[in-house]
Amino acid sequence: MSKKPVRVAVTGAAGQIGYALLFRIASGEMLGKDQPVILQLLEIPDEKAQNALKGVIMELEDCAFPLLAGIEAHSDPKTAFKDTDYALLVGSRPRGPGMERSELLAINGAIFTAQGKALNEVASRNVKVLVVGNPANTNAYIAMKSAPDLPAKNFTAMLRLDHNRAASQIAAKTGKAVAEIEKLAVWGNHSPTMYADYRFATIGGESVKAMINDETWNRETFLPTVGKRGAAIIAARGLSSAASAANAAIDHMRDWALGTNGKWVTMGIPSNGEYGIPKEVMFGYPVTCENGEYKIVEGLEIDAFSQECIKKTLDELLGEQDGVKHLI
Ligand SMILES: NC(=O)c1ccc[n+]([C@@H]2O[C@H](COP(=O)([O-])OP(=O)(O)OC[C@H]3O[C@@H](n4cnc5c(N)ncnc54)[C@H](O)[C@@H]3O)[C@@H](O)[C@H]2O)c1
Ligand SMILES: O=C(O)C[C@H](O)C(=O)O
Repeated sequence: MSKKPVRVAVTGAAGQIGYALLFRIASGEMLGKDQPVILQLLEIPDEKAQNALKGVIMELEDCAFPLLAGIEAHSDPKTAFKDTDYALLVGSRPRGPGMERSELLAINGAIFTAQGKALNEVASRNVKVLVVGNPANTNAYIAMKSAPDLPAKNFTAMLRLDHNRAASQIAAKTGKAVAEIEKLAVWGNHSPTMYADYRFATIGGESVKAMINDETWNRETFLPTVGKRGAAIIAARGLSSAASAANAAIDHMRDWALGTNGKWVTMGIPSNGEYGIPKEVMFGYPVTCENGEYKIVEGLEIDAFSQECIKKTLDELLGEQDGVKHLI
């Protein structure tokens, strides 16, 4: 018997990430090849954006995806999020060359107050929310704080792009396949302060740290390359990453919904005090997922260098949180 369709809301649906994301959701890459979906697409109430959204919808229709059970266009989050089971909050301004993601808070922060409130009012009580719009961690924090009737654990931020970037750099350095890498972690903020940590990582059961055996490469090449990859892409393309961001969003939601079979992935999630991070800070942690729930990998040893890196990214997040008090 075929499954009942689930509702997937996507904001910023006519933007560049939206264009790389929607067709993959509709084809079953996110929630499984047996899971029908209804897309509830939100764009700003602006003629140009709504027209662009109409064009995207025409293309979705023309794909004749067997799993696409319905498509809706919206200009109000209160209708777009009605009964939604999944919400991918992408819609917001991307940064341009020379900007830091945190500079977007003043421009984008308020979007997430309104959307958090709308989710609180009309979404499924089990909605799984992923914030992609930058600065993703603090926007997710704003949305979570604006939705007091929904469980805080339903709100997450996208660190998966950093995780995938780190895996790709390690694969290139070791000459091994990306699929063989296990137990990689990215701690903290989706910003250059994030701490990509391969101390526990293995390839074919062997330690990646021992395989690389080059602490200078870790500190002077690996960490800055992963941390500044978004800026490097903006410098090269003149636009921020889109296909890789959409891919990371698919990975994040798929793993959360369908499980990771014990494999570690990175998600930005509200802290419950794990690893000394204050409660509610939206922090990148290594997690495993099972039965639609994520679970932090606990008990990892944090050495002095890691502690220093975690403190730096935490301090940045606390500063961002402090700066958005007025939005909550
Ligand atoms: N977390 C990550 O890893 C990551 C990676 C890449 C990009 N991003 C961020 O994702 C966001 C979107 O990037 P993009 O390249 O798709 O941008 P884009 O400008 O191409 O598209 C954004 C779309 O969002 C729409 N929008 C703006 N405000 C909205 C609102 N309140 N409600 C609904 N829609 C709204 C715009 O009309 C536009 O169509 C940016 O903030 C970018 O920095 C995050
Ligand atoms: O860097 C950006 O501004 C876009 C995105 O967050 C990225 O990491 O590519």
